[in-house]
Amino acid sequence: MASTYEAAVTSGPVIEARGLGVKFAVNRRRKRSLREMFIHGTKRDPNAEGNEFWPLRDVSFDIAKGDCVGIVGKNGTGKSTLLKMIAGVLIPDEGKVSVHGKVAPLLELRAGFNDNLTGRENVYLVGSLHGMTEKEIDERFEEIVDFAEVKPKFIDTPVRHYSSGMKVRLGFALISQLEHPIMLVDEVLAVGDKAFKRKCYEAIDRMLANERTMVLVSHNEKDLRRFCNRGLYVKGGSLALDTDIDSALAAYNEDTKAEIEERKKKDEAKKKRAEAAEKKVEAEERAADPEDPDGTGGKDGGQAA
Ligand SMILES: Nc1ncnc2c1ncn2[C@@H]1O[C@H](COP(=O)(O)OP(=O)(O)OP(=O)(O)O)[C@@H](O)[C@H]1O
Repeated sequence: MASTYEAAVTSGPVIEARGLGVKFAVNRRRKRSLREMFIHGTKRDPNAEGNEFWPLRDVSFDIAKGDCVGIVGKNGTGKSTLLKMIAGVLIPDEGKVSVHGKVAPLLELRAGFNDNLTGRENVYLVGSLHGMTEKEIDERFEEIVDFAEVKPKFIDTPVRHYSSGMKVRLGFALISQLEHPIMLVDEVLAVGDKAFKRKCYEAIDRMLANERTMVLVSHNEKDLRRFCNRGLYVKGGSLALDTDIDSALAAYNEDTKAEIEERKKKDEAKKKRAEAAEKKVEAEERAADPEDPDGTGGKDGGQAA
């Protein structure tokens, strides 16, 4: 297994995306991967109505071993969708993504946990889905629970009784035990208190020091600058920039500033139009008022007579 990975990275990038695109279809089920069905079940997508659209299209990039790549962009531009395609959770409708090496995905806050199973059962289930043997999980179980700071009395309670923070902590603790060479992390660092965040940072530092590759989706600039050497800026459904993290964030911030200015101008113009329309209506009402045809409110009527 390791040799396959080494062979792949010495001969090229760890992740290769070529002309990647995904569409969310109207009134028909999109092709779903097994993983996707596991996470979301077989129910129809509730959003699959209205027009078909491509949240992402024509996205190409290479990621080398040891890179830590931040994906930045506005809400809804397809960052998580891109990560899901790399993880194999979503099948692209166009193009291809090749991933050379095992992937440790931390994509959803609950890490694919089943609410009806206990914390312990979920650790074994999700751990084994990620390729850990029972023995490996046995050996690391205590460390996982310690890291997650889940009290012993809760570990045998169904996770539906856990707070969202507890679920995220347990999910992160489990995934950080995986020795997979590629880590995909989606906004997970946004959750958890300060002390837990510090532990996560240290865990990620350790993983990155080990020449592992990470792709991180985050709106937190500090996190992005701390870990990432590269940035992919996703804008309007395509890859606008593939550069160093500072330049990617600078471009994103510049666009955000311009957009805010544009919105302000539009709001001001709208306000002015509304005021002008209001004045016009008032003037028309006054003009139509037989008691006050000159619009003076009758103040100078007596003088004129
Ligand atoms: N399963 C789905 N069915 C239909 N539309 C979807 C589905 N998943 C995502 N979308 C839509 O695709 C677009 C991209 O979503 P995505 O979650 O990838 O954006 P994002 O950049 O990660 O957003 P955020 O920063 O808010 O997390 C959005 O318009 C979203 O509503």
